[in-house]
Amino acid sequence: MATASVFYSSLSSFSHKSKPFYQNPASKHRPTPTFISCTSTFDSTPSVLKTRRAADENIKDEARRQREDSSRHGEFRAKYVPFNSGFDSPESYSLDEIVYRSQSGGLLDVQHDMDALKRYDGAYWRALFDSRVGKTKWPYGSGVWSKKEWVLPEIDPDDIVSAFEGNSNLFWAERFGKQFLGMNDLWVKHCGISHTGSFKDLGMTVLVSQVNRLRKLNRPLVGVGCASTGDTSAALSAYCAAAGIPSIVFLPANKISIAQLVQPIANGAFVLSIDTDFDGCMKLIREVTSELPIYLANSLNSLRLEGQKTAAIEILQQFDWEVPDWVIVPGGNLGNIYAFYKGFKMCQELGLVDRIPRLVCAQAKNANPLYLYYKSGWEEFKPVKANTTFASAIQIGDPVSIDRAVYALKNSNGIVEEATEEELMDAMAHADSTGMFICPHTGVALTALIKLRRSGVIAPTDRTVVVSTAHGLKFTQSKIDYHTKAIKNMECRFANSPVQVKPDIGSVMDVLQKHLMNPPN
Ligand SMILES: Cc1ncc(COP(=O)(O)O)c(C=O)c1O
Ligand SMILES: N[C@@H](CCOP(=O)(O)O)C(=O)O
Repeated sequence: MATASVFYSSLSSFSHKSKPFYQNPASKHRPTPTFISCTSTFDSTPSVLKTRRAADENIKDEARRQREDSSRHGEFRAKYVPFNSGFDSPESYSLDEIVYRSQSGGLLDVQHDMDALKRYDGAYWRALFDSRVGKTKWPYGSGVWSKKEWVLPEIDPDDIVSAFEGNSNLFWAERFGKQFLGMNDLWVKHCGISHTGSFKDLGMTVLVSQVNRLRKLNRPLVGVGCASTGDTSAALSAYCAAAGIPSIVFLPANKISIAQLVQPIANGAFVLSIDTDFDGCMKLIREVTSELPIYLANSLNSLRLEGQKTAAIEILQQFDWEVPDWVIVPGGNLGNIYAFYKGFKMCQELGLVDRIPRLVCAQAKNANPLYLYYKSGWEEFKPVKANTTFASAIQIGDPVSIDRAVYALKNSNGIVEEATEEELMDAMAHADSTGMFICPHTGVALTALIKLRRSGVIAPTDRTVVVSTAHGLKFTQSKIDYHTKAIKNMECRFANSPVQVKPDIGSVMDVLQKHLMNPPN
């Protein structure tokens, strides 16, 4: 049975390179509330139950009362700097400023004071993060905020808007790996099994928390806005609704699934359905947010990526801090591939692991500007007009994070792959037939895996993680079309159409006998 003293003594044995706060002689408070809370979760003895919070106190009140827990992290800092600059960059901005671009018009990045973080060694960070998993302690019950010191170190836990997102399942794709790819160490990180059904929750909790803080600081923000292919708007509207902040979403008319469209509507967002594509909506929201006091929630805003990067840290954590060989991520606006790189890189720089995985970014052939750029030997980037794809959330021709993606791929010995409509739908159907229920974007990532396995780039024993970015239930129409063979010019080889049968036992028995004599593989 886990106890506070076990957690405490194991943590206190890790080395802090300076200013060890667990053994700080100035501190009157020894074991931190985090570990007291762990104990009450596992230990049912009456003496331990007494440490539970009072019945009239909620988890935010409790976190407030236990202030020493957060004040001990006062040494950590983060700020905006131009992308690919260090913490000491001459151009920098407080996270409390409303700024999305550098003076030169380039991207920004949230840069952490790595020297301060490095005062604690890798073993310390691993143990701290591990100690927070699966608890309800505010705000660490979230997979994002369990890494708060690396995300938004300075935000008051009181200002955080969280649905305890993250901590998503890492699914061992045993049958898919063995049967179709001869692999035994294939995993799917289900980032779409989440509050609003996509990985966007990871970034949105950070962005909306910061907006919540800015509003309390009386910054004149009337709302938060985004352009979206569906998932960003779903996450934005849900987190804003939870915090009572107005949200405004720009959607390309008739280009997103019904399940995605209904999410911002239900959550009370102001929804504009615009007769253009995502790139058109993105252009409009950028103009609007430069004119009106509406905060921009797309991943052009680097705050989002601070939350998204925690999925990479979680993967390492779920493998007990062993580094996988490959991580495959579907790419559209291209913030997420950089977020994964950043998460892995921070773990390496801070000594939690000794290397990073090779990254693969997978695009739909119908919306493949990164793939074309990669194939040109990174010669010249040309935006494309994105064509319709079943992977509708990545129907993006002019990705805002192109420079971030290229940086991530170059620094991880990365690869870019593409998937045709038939390939991605077949891969999705194949995966579903082994017990998954994935979205078409995950089908794009699986196609990349299939291609790289076939060409021998990925070996059968390589530990590989495919990132599943949205819940399959958001994309049921594409699955129905596939399984009813209703897609023009597509064979739908793995379709599993329902059989129409008369309501009498004879007909039912005939159909069953025929089926049982020719079972599917
Ligand atoms: C389901 C899904 N998968 C993948 C992506 C691609 O992520 P990114 O835009 O960060 O490349 C998106 C959004 O763009 C998405 O909604
Ligand atoms: N797929 C996205 C597109 C916008 O991406 P973002 O990460 O820049 O917000 C969506 O769901 O809208």
